[in-house]
Amino acid sequence: MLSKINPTQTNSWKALDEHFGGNDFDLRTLFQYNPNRFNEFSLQKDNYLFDYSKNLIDSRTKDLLLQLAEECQLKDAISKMFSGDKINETEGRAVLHTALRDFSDREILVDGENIKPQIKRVLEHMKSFSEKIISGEHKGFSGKEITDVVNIGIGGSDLGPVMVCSALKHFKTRLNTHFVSNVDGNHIAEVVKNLNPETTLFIIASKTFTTQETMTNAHSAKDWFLKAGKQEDVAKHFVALSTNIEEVKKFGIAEENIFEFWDWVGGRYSLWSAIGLSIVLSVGYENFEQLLRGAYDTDQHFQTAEFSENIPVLMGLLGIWYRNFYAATTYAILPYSQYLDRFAAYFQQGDMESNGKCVDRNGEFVEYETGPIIWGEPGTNGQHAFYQLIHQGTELIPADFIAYAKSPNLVSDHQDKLLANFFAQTEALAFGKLEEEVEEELRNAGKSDEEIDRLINFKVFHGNTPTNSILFKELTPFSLGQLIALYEHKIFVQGVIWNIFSFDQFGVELGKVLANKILPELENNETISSHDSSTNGLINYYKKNK
Ligand SMILES: O=P(O)(O)OC[C@H]1O[C@H](O)[C@H](O)[C@@H](O)[C@@H]1O
Repeated sequence: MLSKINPTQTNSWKALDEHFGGNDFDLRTLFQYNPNRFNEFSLQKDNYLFDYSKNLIDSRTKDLLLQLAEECQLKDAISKMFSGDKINETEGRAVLHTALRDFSDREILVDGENIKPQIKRVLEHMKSFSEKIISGEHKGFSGKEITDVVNIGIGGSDLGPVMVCSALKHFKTRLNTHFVSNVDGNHIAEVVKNLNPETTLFIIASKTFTTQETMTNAHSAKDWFLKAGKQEDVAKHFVALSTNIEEVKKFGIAEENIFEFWDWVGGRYSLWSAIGLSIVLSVGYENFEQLLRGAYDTDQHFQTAEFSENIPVLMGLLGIWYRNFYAATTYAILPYSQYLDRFAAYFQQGDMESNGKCVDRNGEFVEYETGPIIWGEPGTNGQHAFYQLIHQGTELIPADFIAYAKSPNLVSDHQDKLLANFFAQTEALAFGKLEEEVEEELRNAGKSDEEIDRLINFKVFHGNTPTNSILFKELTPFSLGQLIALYEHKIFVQGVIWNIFSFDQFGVELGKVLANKILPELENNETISSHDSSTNGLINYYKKNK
């Protein structure tokens, strides 16, 4: 069991409160008076740099935040997660996505059983299966090689593979990978439009194998397939990734085509499990293993590094500083890499589904803020969309900037331009543009005193917007694994400190129930009056016009 400490009752929280009230953290001043600031607040690993010097902190802030981690017993929580304690208490489950990428010889026990052999067995199954598909040894029902793979899943059974397949496009095998998630029939219709059932493999990815969207899409995929193939051909074209073997069999998927995982893998942490099969097919097993090894590298760092040099711990603590002391409601993830185009969307689920909770581990409503809204888009596109508000709006929006020094595609001077934007933005966000700088600029542009007076306020940038910069040498499966695990553990750190349960998602489950209740009402011709007037009105309008 995890500790159940109210963070706001700790000494460090109270000290942080005072420290926050008694100081005016100004990045210009902080950099001016500490020429060593970058060295003091950055960490270099073998293949990446984590620079957190552009945060609204000084060394005392850092010390107090580290003390908060100690007081909330973060060390103990980390060791409990890695050793398989049932820290997902509301569901009575261990939280062991880290076991899926544990390359050590140690045993990991769940209910007294070592789970390492089953993990290895499934990985070997994924390896041999993917090799047969990629090499063309596995043939479809008409004797042709598989050319296209369609992953049908939603939430954690979709977002991780989507994100990784996009991020590792430059490692692609000959297979084309597609994803269908939305129950909107147009999604599957548009995906299968250009596919040939003879050469298409469907992966039905669902932890529970009961999710309405996925099951609906899976049945439609089967109907589409059966227009060309026969029932006995399904085995060559459909595989399932699930913890619910019984339901998979009922759907008609052969036992040898089931890739199993277990209830101790949370949906939003499942890309490392059988849910990663579409990744394996998309980039090959060796690259998938490198992804796992990268995550394992971060796992070791997270478990062994002193908190003062522990990157996910620092990321988590800085987030708490902004959320609870600065009252920042959102947090942006801004990758300066087109390959990471789905990275923010992925961690939108990872973070918001984990830490979007208002009840603490004692079952009481919290009286402090918990998880922020996570959002973002790749730079530089974001610069031309929403950065205006970050620079000059009324919200404080802390952000992570992520980039890679090397680019696999060297297209003239694009890479330098991309990175120039990254550096310029973090600099501008931190230091802004002061009144006197604007005035000088306007004067140099030949503006009169009157014009300067009129324009000056509009052109001032307040600055002091905090950012972390994560600069990797290169985007490889290994470094991507490292990066994903950094964020996973950041979320964990915050959940522990906020004294909430990060591994259940009852809020999402409610939606599943409600939609199923309304569905039968849409299928008849009666006027509906069982809801509030607005819901009745919407349903009846829909029924008249569908
Ligand atoms: O994998 P499934 O059982 O189909 O679940 C898919 C998704 O369903 C819900 O939205 C859960 O909140 C997610 O965590 C989960 O990833």
